[in-house]
Amino acid sequence: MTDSEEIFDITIIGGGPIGMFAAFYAGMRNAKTKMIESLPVLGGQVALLYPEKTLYDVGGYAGVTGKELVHQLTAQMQHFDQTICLEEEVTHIQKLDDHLFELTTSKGIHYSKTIVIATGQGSFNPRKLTVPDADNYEDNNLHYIVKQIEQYRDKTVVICGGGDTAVDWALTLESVAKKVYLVHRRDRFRAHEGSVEMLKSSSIELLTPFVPHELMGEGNSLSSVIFKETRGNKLKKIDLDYFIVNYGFVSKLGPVKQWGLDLDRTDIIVNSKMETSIDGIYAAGDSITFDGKIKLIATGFGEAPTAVNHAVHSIHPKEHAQPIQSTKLSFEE
Ligand SMILES: Cc1cc2nc3c(=O)[nH]c(=O)nc-3n(C[C@H](O)[C@H](O)[C@H](O)COP(=O)(O)OP(=O)(O)OC[C@H]3O[C@@H](n4cnc5c(N)ncnc54)[C@H](O)[C@@H]3O)c2cc1C
Repeated sequence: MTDSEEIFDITIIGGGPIGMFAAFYAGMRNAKTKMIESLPVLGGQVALLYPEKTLYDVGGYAGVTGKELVHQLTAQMQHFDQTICLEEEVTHIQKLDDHLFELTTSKGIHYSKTIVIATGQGSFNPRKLTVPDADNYEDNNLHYIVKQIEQYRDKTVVICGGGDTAVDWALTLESVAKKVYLVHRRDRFRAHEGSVEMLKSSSIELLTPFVPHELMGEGNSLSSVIFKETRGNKLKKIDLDYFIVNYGFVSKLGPVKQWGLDLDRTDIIVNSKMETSIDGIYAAGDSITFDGKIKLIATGFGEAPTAVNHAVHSIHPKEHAQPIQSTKLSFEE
């Protein structure tokens, strides 16, 4: 368990689009900012559920894919230095003092003067393989999320899944890996048509309709997978270096319900300043409700600065919640 004694001005829980914009905006207000996200990647629902979808209702974009939006939000955050803690789920929040919160996570303890909750629909977890012994290999060469492309260089990689994520990773890894297999339980892929067309002219070996049947390996090292025909008895064994499973994600609201906040069913109730029922805790995005709340990225992008500006004002009452507009602000390109 790693404890950080450092006290941050604002800790943002959740690294979805709204948490990311809040983190950038907190930098605009010179706040010492930390973000805690349960997944190893940022972007929330946009990155996980619809990276290839084109969004037409985000201000300033005539059309932007989910992936590009997350890329732009990441670049925008990088104008400032935040402390970003990935693969860490906030489980408990305790108010120690007027301006001091203790946040307990799956990895340790954090301290913050204020909190902005941007937990959306809850923390996401990959939908896992139900084949016996799958968890044996999870810390080694069975992956649910691709973090570093380079680790697959010159390796034999088997990817399981039929959606955009599985197809995209197969196409991306084709140029890096020695050999890529893509296995799906149906004959048709549910991915973007253009990507499915690209599969046909690639060197990726397709195996459909097959599902994982048995995992074989030693210790935590998976060496081969036996696949079985979905509605038949044919078996096919593939030797591999890495097995990537993309079966989508499940979200669980879990801990938010235990933080002592006033809720309307599962949504956190906030006022027009994005204040929750606990002084010093603010919230924005899909996790909140108020009279007239609309759950969209565009509306969340408005709620994030409202929450941050009021959080800053609560720590430094001499600083106005309303920021002073300046023509002098410039970022290095
Ligand atoms: C298929 C689909 C299509 C959509 N299309 C559009 C569209 O076209 N336009 C539009 O405006 N909106 C669209 N939406 C809605 C949009 O994605 C959401 O409004 C937006 O993602 C909300 O952002 P958020 O940051 O509040 O929450 P989320 O995106 O849900 O992110 C929350 C993050 O918090 C993390 N988290 C949760 N709990 C914890 C915890 N305890 N500790 C640490 N981390 C935690 C989660 O892992 C997650 O990464 C769509 C949604 C779906 C599912």
